[in-house]
Amino acid sequence: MTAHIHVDRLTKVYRIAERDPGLRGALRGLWRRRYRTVEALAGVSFSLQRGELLGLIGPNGAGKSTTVKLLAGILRPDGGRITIDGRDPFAEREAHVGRIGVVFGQRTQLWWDLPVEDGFDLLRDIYRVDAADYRRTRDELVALLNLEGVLGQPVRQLSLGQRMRAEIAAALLHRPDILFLDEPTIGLDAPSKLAVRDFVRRANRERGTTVLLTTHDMHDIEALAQRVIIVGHGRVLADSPVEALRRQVLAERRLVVDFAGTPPDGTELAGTPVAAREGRTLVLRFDPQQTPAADLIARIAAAHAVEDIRIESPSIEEVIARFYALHGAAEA
Ligand SMILES: Nc1ncnc2c1ncn2[C@@H]1O[C@H](COP(=O)(O)OP(=O)(O)OP(=O)(O)O)[C@@H](O)[C@H]1O
Repeated sequence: MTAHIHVDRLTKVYRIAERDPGLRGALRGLWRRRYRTVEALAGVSFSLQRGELLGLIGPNGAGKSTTVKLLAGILRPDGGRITIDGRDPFAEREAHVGRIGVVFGQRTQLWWDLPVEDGFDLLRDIYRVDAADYRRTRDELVALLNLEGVLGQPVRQLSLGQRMRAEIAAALLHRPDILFLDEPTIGLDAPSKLAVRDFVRRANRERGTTVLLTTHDMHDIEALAQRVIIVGHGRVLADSPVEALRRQVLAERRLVVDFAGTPPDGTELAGTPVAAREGRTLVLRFDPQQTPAADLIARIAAAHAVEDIRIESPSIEEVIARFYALHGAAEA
């Protein structure tokens, strides 16, 4: 099967005009411009199959938004190639935008002063959606995203959570089968984040929408992504299922033991290092490949009076932070 989205050695360089400080610098800049270049993407390649949900993550400045803008046909690549359903997003922009929906968490695509419903109507005209189809899709999105109460309100009056739900609806009014979400949960409160995640999950599972999501919120990744691509300094550093990444980067598990009485002394217990101790609780760090958890638990329970015992995995945040540190991928 050929890939739905194919990105091959994509490069993008921004040119930034520079000037010396002060009035003198501004004047000098009028006739002699100096430029500095930033290599935002230095050869990014990946493919996506239809119906996949991919998380694109990486530190600030890694090149995530640039990738989304290139995929959406907003920017022209400097090198490499993007093919989405056989099309070049930039060269065939008009046909391309009819197939995709894009949400930028940091920016609105709706009209700031217009009521939400008028903005939706304008998008219907722009995308030339059939009137009956439009009504059906709009009503469905309004219900799913709980937008009834805000349809008559100008976008500028909406809370961030309301606006983000309206943005997602706006991006889907023309029923695209590909959705690009650039930080869709940024700044949202917990219930709004859950609502956005739930909606995205359903769009992907029930409608088969292909989703590419950038985020700094690892709970988004944990809740949604089957696969992650990690970018750093404009390059792909990893492309892997989330669980495989966890196993490769931070395979350890933690056994948290609450003792009935005073916990035993020492830096080890049952041959396993003690990572932390607090009150009657000890945390042991172990590699499940080498030490089966059941053995460890049995040995401790046989030798000590234990009140509770549980196994924890490192959080996805810890896994990703470790990955960035191992790859020197901190902020560009
Ligand atoms: N319009 C622009 N003009 C000049 N440089 C830019 C422009 N947009 C992005 N850059 C630079 O390109 C690099 C990649 O930026 P990009 O916004 O793609 O990163 P990101 O991974 O989305 O970051 P963040 O997580 O902070 O949103 C950065 O060094 C950034 O400063």
